[in-house]
Amino acid sequence: MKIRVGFGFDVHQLAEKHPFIMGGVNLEHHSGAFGHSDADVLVHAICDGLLGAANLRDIGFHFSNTDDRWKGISSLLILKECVSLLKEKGWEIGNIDAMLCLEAPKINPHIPQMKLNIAWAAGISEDDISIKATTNETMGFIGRQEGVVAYAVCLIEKEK
Ligand SMILES: Nc1ccn([C@@H]2O[C@H](COP(=O)(O)O)[C@@H](O)[C@H]2O)c(=O)n1
Ligand SMILES: C[C@@]1(CO)OP(=O)(O)OP(=O)(O)OC[C@H]1O
Repeated sequence: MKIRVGFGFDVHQLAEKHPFIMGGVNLEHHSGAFGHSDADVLVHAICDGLLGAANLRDIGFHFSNTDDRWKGISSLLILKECVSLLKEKGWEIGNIDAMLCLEAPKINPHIPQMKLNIAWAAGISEDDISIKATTNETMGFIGRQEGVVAYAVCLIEKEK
């Protein structure tokens, strides 16, 4: 069995009057993330972790933020496409471990639904997806709630 590991990172700005989509869940909050897509920072970090593990460049290489086809798109659909790219090369996902960094809202109550959404898009079991969260202890742009950050480590495998 050949295994590879990949690392993903993403950051999005937060502002009032934007939905806050994270792991496909619409979080209730006074502000939300924005970008070219639905700005789902968790799913973007996972996409980059998976693409990196397979040496398939990054999310912006495949889904340019100047391409109108991806404007406002659900990032879960981008994840589905990334998994198809991996499958074309014979890769299967082993597991995903992700970390969110944001002051608020509390993520813990939403983790089961996020795992379900990501499991659906990636075609894997929820058991193979871990999502964790931490605040930035009020410091910096995360502490001021100007932005939100996600990291993901992804393991992929295929028969030699
Ligand atoms: N947005 C967040 C941040 C944190 N959590 C959970 O709270 C725990 C304590 O956070 P600290 O930053 O004070 O270490 C953390 O371990 C998470 O379980 C959360 O749900 N949502
Ligand atoms: C997801 C894409 C889709 O156009 O746009 P954004 O929502 O701006 O997100 P980013 O994390 O900057 O990744 C780039 C793009 O692939």
